[in-house]
Amino acid sequence: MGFFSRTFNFFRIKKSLAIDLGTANTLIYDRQKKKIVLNEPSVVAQDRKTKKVIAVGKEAREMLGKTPDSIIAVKPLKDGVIADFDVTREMLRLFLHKIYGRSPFKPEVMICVPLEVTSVEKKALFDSITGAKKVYIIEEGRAAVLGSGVNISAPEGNMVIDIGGGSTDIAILSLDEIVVSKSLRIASNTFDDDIIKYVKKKYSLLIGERTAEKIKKELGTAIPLEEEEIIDIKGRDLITGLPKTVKLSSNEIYEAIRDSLYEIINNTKEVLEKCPPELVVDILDNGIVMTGGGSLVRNFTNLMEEETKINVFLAEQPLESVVLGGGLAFDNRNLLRTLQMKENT
Ligand SMILES: Nc1ncnc2c1ncn2[C@@H]1O[C@H](COP(=O)(O)OP(=O)(O)OP(=O)(O)O)[C@@H](O)[C@H]1O
Repeated sequence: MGFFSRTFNFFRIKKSLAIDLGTANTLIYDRQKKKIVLNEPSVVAQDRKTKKVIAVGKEAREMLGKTPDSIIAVKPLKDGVIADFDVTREMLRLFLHKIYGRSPFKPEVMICVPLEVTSVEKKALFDSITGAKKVYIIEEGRAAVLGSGVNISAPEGNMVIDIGGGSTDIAILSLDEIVVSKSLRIASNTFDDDIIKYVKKKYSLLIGERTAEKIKKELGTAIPLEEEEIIDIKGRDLITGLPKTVKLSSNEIYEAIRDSLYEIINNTKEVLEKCPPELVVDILDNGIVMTGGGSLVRNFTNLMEEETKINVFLAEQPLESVVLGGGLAFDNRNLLRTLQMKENT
């Protein structure tokens, strides 16, 4: 049975859903209810032997790195793309069941995907959505601009940098179309990996993914701070094998993530260099919108502004702009025509 078929087979009444199937979080926007009805981590806990799903979302995330041998907690999406189709389908089925129970509706679905998802991945994705009435696929970059309140149908250039968990999408749009774009596999999860490596090298301390993420959110900064912040971090000493606590400062975390921050900045400059001159003028006027969880690293918008010499704005809801944009895309008839991938009658 196809990827989404079991998920959507029982839907019959009209419903429009935008789904942001993110590496870190899955969000579902219900157009009729005009709100986000689900926002949960993209994590699944399975029985190691039978592969039976035990928990999804928040509950499964709590189990990451803490499961007994018989249970594994997995992230079915990696680097912004689906790494395990079966588990992703099951996760989505359970999420939808959680919100709608066994409601007999057959939705039209807008799926938000990273800019550079391969045509094979796209095909596999929409081929398998057999239970949905219509399927649209929208690039996250385009959805993010829409969701940040920008009118992408106007004949003027707009630029967005969407830094998610597994992928960063940089795009310049005009007249509903993407004019220049780039997708990187360097994003906010890369900052976590950088922190794990830094702490291991400098302090011989082993920390887990969740601790690294917490450090990033609390101490992460894209510009060194004059008044340093310091927190205690617990992990396992690689030499003695015993638990150990060390003090980490915000400027050490800056040092740890600096190279990845600059990768994103340098790629942004490359996209700007490829942009037609007329649109660059618009971007100078309109500024750049940064969105996605990674854009929340302290001072990142300031550093981007300093490096590109263009005004940079943080989207109002950086963690939600993609799915909100996916929902808004249903209202744009011209855009819809270009996004439709499949219709089931
Ligand atoms: N305050 C914060 N500071 C830094 N990073 C943050 C903050 N809040 C969330 N993040 C990070 O943002 C990422 C999640 O962002 P987002 O939900 O936009 O990604 P996603 O859509 O799931 O991923 P992708 O678009 O790559 O599939 C996580 O790596 C998370 O750690």
